[in-house]
Amino acid sequence: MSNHIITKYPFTGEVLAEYKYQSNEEISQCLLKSQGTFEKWKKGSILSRTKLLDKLSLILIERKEEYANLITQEMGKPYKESIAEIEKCVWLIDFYSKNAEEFLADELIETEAQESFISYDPLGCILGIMPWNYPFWQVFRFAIPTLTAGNTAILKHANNVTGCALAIQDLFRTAGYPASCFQTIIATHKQVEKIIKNDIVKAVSLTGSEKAGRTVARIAGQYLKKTVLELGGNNACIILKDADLNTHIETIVKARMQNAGQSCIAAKRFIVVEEIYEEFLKEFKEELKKIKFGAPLDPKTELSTMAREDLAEEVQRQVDESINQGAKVYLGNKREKAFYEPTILIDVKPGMPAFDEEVFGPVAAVTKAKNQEHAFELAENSNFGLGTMVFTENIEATRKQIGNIQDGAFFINELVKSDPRLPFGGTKASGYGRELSREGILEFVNKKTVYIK
Ligand SMILES: O=CCCC(=O)O
Repeated sequence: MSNHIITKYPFTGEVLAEYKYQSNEEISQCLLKSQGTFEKWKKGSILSRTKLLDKLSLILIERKEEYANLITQEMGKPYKESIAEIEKCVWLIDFYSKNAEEFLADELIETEAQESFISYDPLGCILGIMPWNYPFWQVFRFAIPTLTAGNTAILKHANNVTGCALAIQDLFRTAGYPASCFQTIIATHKQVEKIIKNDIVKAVSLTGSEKAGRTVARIAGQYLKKTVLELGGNNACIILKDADLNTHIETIVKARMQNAGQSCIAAKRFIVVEEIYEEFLKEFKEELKKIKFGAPLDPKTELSTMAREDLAEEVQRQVDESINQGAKVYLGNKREKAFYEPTILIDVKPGMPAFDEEVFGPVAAVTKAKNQEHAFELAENSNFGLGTMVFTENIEATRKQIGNIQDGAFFINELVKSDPRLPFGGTKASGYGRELSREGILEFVNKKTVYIK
């Protein structure tokens, strides 16, 4: 293995920077510093921590264009989407700034004791292992509640967004966080394994693949450390016969094509009941064709390259195998290096990769359902459990299906999306634990029972 990371602009292949992996000694020092800082940081008031959030928010707003540029250069997301990602981070920070004190306040519970309550104490140093697809957002979603609860954090980011990882570390320092409160490490898989085992690290939050989730959970489990896992998804988007396509088709397309389809919560399986099938395909195709394709740094671009060529190759494999098993191309399916044309595959059935696996690119897999009942059965036929979305005018009838779907989210007439105010996470192979909202900030705390007789 090379001892360097080389980052590249996916649109042109131009080399952006080279980074050296840190030595074991440097990483040990990071861990020791994290622990040292934790001892002081945990004693500060929540108010002192939310004041830092306000500074952080101001700096993010000030440097929005600079960070959006960096995101786009490192992983090829259209600039417009990178700007939206930074704005979402600001929303998250402001949300916890306003609510953290209330979320972390002692919770009185009446018993026969003179006083009994839950105290939410921080755990210590928490490791965050984060992916490249939302290089700022995923890190902030982990770090903001974690730090505000009084923990310290160490970030192991995806190699292709190392520049973002270092920029985020710098951002926390500029906002006035103690130097080792949030640290980025540049580490190999082997070093990460050692970090998880180290006593200083108390828990791990991972957003990434199912495979990475199983590995991290196994290692952390051996050492009895808590994990929060936000893994892949294969969200169904159910179109019922009474769906108002005129109103919702733009949202439905966005649900699949956002971030060039590289989103865990994107709609991946379109399950469409017979009566509306032809109309849906026609409208879906027309809407898809309106997407402005171009260079990622062009502010008008809506869809561009995928983040790496090997990722596009994997999508190609999934599509090719599905076609061999009977799926048909309704639109697109041209690939050149990391560029994958927006694609609609029809006649997709369970057993095909386009139905069973997470397709992490701009490919919509469409399956025809006989009726509403069949549509929900197909939706539930997945190893993953992040979220389901349903488009229908009959909300009352659809409510009855909420309990039949085991996913972490159920959205009606809206794409599945994360929101700082609402819990976010999955079931089954999509992982466990919740991020965001009050649930998220209470993942990495000791819920201590206090009883005073
Ligand atoms: O890849 C996952 C998307 C995460 C999000 O939108 O919060």
